[in-house]
Amino acid sequence: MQTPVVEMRGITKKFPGIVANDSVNFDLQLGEIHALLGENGAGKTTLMNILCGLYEPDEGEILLEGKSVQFRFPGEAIASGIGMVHQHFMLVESLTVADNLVLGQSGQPLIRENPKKLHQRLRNLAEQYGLQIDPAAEVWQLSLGEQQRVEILKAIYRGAKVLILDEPTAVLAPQEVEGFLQTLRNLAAGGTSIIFISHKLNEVLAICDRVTVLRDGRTITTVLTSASNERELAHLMVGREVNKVIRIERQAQSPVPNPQSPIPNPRLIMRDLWVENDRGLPALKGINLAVNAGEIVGIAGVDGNGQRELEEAIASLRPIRGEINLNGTLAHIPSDRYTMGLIPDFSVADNLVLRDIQKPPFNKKGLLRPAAIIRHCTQLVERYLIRTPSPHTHVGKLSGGNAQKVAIARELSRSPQIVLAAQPTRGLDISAIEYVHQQLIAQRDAGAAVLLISTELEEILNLSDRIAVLYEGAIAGIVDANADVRHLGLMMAGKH
Ligand SMILES: Nc1ncnc2c1ncn2[C@@H]1O[C@H](COP(=O)(O)OP(=O)(O)OP(=O)(O)O)[C@@H](O)[C@H]1O
Repeated sequence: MQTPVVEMRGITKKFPGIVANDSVNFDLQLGEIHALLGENGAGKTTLMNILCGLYEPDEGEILLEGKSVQFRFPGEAIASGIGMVHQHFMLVESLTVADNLVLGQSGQPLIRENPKKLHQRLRNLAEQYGLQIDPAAEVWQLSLGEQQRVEILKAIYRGAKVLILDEPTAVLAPQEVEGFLQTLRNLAAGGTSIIFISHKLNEVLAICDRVTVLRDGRTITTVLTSASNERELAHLMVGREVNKVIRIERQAQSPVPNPQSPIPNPRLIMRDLWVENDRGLPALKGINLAVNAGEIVGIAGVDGNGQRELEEAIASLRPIRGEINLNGTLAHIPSDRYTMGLIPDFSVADNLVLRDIQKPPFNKKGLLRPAAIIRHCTQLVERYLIRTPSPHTHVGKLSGGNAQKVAIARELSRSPQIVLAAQPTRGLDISAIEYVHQQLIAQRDAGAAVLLISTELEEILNLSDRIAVLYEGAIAGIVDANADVRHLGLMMAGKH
């Protein structure tokens, strides 16, 4: 074997109350795509944050091409050719793509060369790797998938030889995934070495050469993907046999909760709903849809066809024309947990009572009752399997998946009559996905009207009683749960 491009030996990192990495070993070869696999909270992001200079390890050594290095801050790692694309992008939204790329380049003024020339140079670089990007676009105007391409281009532009991608396909629509994986193959063939953090075993098997599995902060093993399969990887990750690797079986169900009563009971009604996007253009064009008590309606579609605007309109976060009627309390599981769902600098306990802070038992005569808040937190942590060192830990310090569980626990524990679930399993591991799916079905069976907005077609198919396809801001069709996938795919592509 050649000298690895990166070798991490015996890395240990402790946080108050938790050992996030416990003597972890990991190595990456030149031009290799190496997956890092593990349940939510297994320590993948921590290990990569150490490699990219965000954290210093308590113990252990990092070697780049055989030479021991110590990164005290991210700039040192970037200068050594390590580029990380985080789960949450770190772009300046009000600046253009080009400005973001040159921003912070070794203290140089923002734009040194003629913008036209710079844009052309960036366009050429992007094309070389099959990344479609307009350098003149402002970042706030871009979809999440486009922003991710900017992040990757930024890393390449800065000379990254090692690219760390944290859950990269979580923000992509199914149709975008294959093109993205091809981009990664191109990068690897060109000599970039890639670390691919993912929960999606099929993607890991499709593009990675090797897989290192972490569990509870420890390295379990490293295997060749060519000699492994989904079942084995799931077993290694979870530490027990996982029979249904992906998703729960659809159960026999009726669209209305009471089969005796044929009368639907609409709880969420949209009539001639028009909503504009951030650019002031119509994003939803006259939506008419009702979700009944006791049913899950799935909104299928390629990302960027109005899903975000639909979610924000229902959650009263965006002005509308037309009508939205909510007959009951709304629970909102947001697509972007850190900006819409949680306050990262508040504790887990406080985030869990955010919506009920004025009410007993958490509040008595205007005074908060910490004991009741902590008791409530302890119950939900247990019920929703949230991994946190303590109720006082800031949500921003939890792993991505566990932070999502906090948002879900708060919303679903309030016995809502309407559930708006937008990308509810984004970034979650297989056990957590199964759990969230069971929770949504339980809400439906308890009589809630559930609107599930998801770019995961499989999730939509597994859970929905009816499926509405959103295409260019309009409903291209509504089909039942047994719809043919090909037919759905055609509608999603606007070909129906
Ligand atoms: N800055 C921090 N302060 C305190 N605890 C932290 C911090 N960063 C991570 N942790 C804890 O370390 C553990 C490992 O978290 P990490 O984010 O590395 O997991 P992960 O495998 O990336 O999970 P996910 O798949 O959910 O993203 C978790 O229990 C997390 O709460």
